[in-house]
Amino acid sequence: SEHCSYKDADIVIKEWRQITSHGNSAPILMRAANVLFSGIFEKDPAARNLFTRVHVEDMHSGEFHAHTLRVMTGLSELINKLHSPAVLDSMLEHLAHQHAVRDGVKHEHFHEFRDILYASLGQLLDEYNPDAWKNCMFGILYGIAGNLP
Ligand code: HEM
Repeated sequence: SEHCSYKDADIVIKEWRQITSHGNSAPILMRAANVLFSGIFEKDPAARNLFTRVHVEDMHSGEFHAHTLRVMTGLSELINKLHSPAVLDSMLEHLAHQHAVRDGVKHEHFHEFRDILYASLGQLLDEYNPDAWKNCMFGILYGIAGNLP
């Protein structure tokens, strides 16, 4: 994205690595994802219904954790490709399709996700440069959700 400069991308990749370079990052990512999804469900209770297949009724179940780990490792892979726009675009296209085929997933859900993510990153990361994250997450979120209803 033209918003996310090379320097912004460097900052985001480096700050995100504080979590993922941790030997045991999965529990941190799953806890962060539960905060994100709980926040969405609080704002928008009907959104819960999108996740019945992955056992949202027990957000500490193996099924729901497996789901949130797919989301967070997906996010992680995207962040790590911020320096490779062509690769990033093709990954985003694939994710956009995976979300478009799921009836009920709306553009607005990604605004909720974005707001809660920005509010959580300060606690999640040791160093957090909000401007760099905003510049780079715009392209990622828009790339997945830009064509959703
Ligand atoms: C940056 C943000 C997000 C990323 C990287 C992401 C990534 C993913 C990935 C990798 C999957 C698994 C795809 C598959 O195996 O078919 C998935 C599934 C899904 N995502 Fe997202 N997602 C994001 C945000 C959201 C948001 C905000 C919503 C709506 C509230 C959402 C709704 C869903 C649904 C309904 C599924 C299918 C669940 C199931 O397996 O039944 N995602 N997402």
